[in-house]
Amino acid sequence: MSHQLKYTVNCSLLFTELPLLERPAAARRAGFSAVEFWWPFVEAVPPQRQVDAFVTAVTDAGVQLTGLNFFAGDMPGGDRGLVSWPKRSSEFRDNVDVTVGIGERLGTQGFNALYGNRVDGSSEQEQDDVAVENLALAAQAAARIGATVLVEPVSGAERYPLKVASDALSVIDRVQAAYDVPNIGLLADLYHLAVNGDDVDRVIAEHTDRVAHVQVADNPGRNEPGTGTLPLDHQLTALEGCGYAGWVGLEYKPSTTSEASFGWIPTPFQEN
Ligand SMILES: O=C(O)C(=O)CO
Repeated sequence: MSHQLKYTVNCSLLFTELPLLERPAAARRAGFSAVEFWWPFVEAVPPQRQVDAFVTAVTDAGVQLTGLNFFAGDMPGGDRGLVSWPKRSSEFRDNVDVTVGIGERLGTQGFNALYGNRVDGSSEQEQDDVAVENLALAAQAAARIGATVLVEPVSGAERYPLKVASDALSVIDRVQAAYDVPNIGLLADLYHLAVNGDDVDRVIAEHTDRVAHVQVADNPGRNEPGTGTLPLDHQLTALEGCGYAGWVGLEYKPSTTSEASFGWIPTPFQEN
């Protein structure tokens, strides 16, 4: 491995062998000091005791929560965010304060605002306008704790309109043209970008300054690096060379157990 970037374990895809609240400690035992999560609750505004239990699990594990996804709807059912969904906009807005509140307690710096699939019953223009407003609102809330809102192209969801980096960058441009929110950036998931046919080397060469977070998985399979054909080590090295110094989220589905899936990371990697 030829870069020094640090890894954070996505505990929504890794350590799923364990109950959610046990995953941060498992990541710590495996040698990591940081974790990230998709929205870890069923509801946009969960009961306070559930929030407290989550915060306690992360704190007691001795890991940092580097990233948290805003509530994104029914992800197993196919939803990919509420940001651009006019009828569910108020749910997203209610969720913003809860998410940023968790981030405030745990020192979280990145909040992923999944854009949402195209929905029937309102025009694309209306959906994009709602998204701009909601992203600005989320960024203003995140700014209160010095954090950044992330916009992510994803694969595997036909009706999700942000497929490649330039799609997300255009959205960010629109938000920043209308609102004074510097704290909004691209989440470059090297797996999703590659699957969607983006020119990842070019994205890195031209847009690393706008990358606020990076995630990795190999393709095909979305398993750990080394199981597929993506040049992830080369691309992470290039990102670092272009000035990226943030976390790299391990957001893959382990091909074996989670514990056994870290073999591709050179040892020692304690505190990575
Ligand atoms: O939906 C996905 O696949 C994601 O990566 C969400 O962050």
